Amino acid sequence: MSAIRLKHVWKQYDDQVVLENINLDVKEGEFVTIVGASGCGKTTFLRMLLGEESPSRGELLLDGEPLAAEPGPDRGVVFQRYSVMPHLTALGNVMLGTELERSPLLGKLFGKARRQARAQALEMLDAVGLAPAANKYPAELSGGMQQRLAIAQALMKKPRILLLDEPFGALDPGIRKDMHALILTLWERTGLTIFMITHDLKEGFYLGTRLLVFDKVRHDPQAPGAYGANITYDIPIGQTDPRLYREIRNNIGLPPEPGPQTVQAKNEGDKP
Ligand SMILES: Nc1ncnc2c1ncn2[C@@H]1O[C@H](COP(=O)(O)OP(=O)(O)OP(=O)(O)O)[C@@H](O)[C@H]1O
Repeated sequence: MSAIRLKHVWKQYDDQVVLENINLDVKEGEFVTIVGASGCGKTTFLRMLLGEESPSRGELLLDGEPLAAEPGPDRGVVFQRYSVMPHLTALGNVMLGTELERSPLLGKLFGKARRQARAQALEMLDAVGLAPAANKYPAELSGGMQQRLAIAQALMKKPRILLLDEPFGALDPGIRKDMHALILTLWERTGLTIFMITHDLKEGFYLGTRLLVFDKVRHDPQAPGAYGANITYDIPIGQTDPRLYREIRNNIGLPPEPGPQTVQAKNEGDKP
């Protein structure tokens, strides 16, 4: 069964149609990358998956059931610019979600519960390569480190679905390569289903197993809000069509296969 299914989903704000008639099936463990012109509704799509927005029409199903109309622990999210709590250390920021969940009023844990949450948070910081910076405050972290922190925080609740909205868009190319290696490693280790918006087509092909192109094909100059964007291309890259995948990767100068081999190659400073 598909983990996520969208059936004839429309999203509209007043008389502005943003997305129209989106139909999509995504299986557990896919890495879906999303590209499209600015303002065509990519973030709106992600926010519907997160549960921050509801479809105006149509159905959005998770394991065959309507998706809860509010963000839940099964979905984690990372935005381009992450706003961390400036008065908390990296460790404190990663622990915060657990503390708020288990102690909603005080936002603090004590004794064994606190020790457990701390150990889990340290493990997560280690997984994203931030263990040495556990006691640093956000102002002391670079942009890449802040995004690592954001990923650690999103993964703390052990979500099944990770939503990434241009998570590496503000980072320098060298740092982006490290982040690509990190996200591929985490994805391969956890089996997460990932949706990631990017403005970088190459990044979309490189990281994803499937690339969605959002585009608005119908325009009415008299009524700019009359039509919304749809998924105009749904390109299987990776497992579903290995031959096409290799061909596409070759065309943009990437090694033939993704996965641990590629991660290793990138760590060695080879091509992206
Ligand atoms: N809460 C809202 N109320 C009204 N209009 C909204 C709301 N959220 C988004 N929109 C509109 O929906 C359209 C799509 O916005 P969205 O942010 O989803 O696009 P995007 O493809 O992610 O753009 P970008 O690539 O520039 O981030 C825009 O015209 C935006 O103004």
